[in-house]
Amino acid sequence: MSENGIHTDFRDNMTYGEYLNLDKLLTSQERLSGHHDEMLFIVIHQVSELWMKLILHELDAAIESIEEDELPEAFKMLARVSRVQTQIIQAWDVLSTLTPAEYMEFRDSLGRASGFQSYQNRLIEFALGYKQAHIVKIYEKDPELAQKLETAYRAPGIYDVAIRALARAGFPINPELLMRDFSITYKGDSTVADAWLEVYRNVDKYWNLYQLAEKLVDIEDSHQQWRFRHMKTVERIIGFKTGTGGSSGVKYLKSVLDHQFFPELWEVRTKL
Ligand code: HEM
Ligand SMILES: N[C@@H](CC(=O)c1ccccc1NC=O)C(=O)O
Repeated sequence: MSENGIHTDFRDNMTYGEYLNLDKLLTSQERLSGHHDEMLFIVIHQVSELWMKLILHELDAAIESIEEDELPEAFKMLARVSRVQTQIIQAWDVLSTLTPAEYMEFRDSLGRASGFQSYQNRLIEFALGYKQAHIVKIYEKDPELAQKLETAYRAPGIYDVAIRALARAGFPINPELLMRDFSITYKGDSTVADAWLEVYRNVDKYWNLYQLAEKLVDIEDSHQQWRFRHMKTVERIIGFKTGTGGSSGVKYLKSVLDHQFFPELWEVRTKL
């Protein structure tokens, strides 16, 4: 039996729909309000979650490859992450065709559900090193999910493994960073700043580390663009109303934009 329940003996007769599980996928758009525009709202979220699934798959594998000093493999995966990010950034253009009046027709039927509860978004932010203790608590009613989040919360993020790669390449990195408590969001360190400066000043000597740094900058840049477009799209649709998830809404979404994931990679630009 394969993962999706299709008996391998019958694989020869397998159809397109069976392989892609389309019966499940295409019967999962239930408009609670019955309103025409709720279809757009559901589809945009489902498409975004599917792309997030691929982002996580690639990021997790890239983290492993960096740990094993297999940087070219990691570059391939990180380049793919960037392309997917372009897709989910573009998706905001589709959602901005939803007017405030149209959204208000079905907003009540969403209850207290909110993108705040998107665990894949949390896993991505954990992989990018942004760890907030209160996040894991959101999922405590679902032990399996809570466990998955807890594991990702304690694991090194992509920047932590990049810093370890710098140390293996011979840079004098503060040893406390290498085996630190990874559940704490990285705050920046002068030994890391010095190491990246050296890499950027000697590109030919440290070509792979330089490439890695630029791939990480691409990913942070796109992640911030995604967050910014979300915030602006939300502003044009609900203004400054409070969120269904209980936050202040746009004010909250603006505040999270301040976080920098890979601080020294931005700092180094001023020093060059
Ligand atoms: C009409 C469209 C949308 C509106 C009005 C909206 C509104 C909001 C608001 C107000 C929040 C803050 C939490 C809260 O109090 O609810 C939020 C969070 C969030 N939304 Fe949306 N959103 C929309 C579409 C989307 C889409 C398409 C996605 C894609 C998956 C998404 C993903 C998220 C995520 C991941 C968060 C958590 C952000 C964080 O905590 O950093 N949202 N949204
Ligand atoms: N937080 C949104 C509701 C919302 O957007 C939402 C609701 C259910 C499932 C996903 C959602 N998307 C992103 O937050 C609001 O306050 O209108």
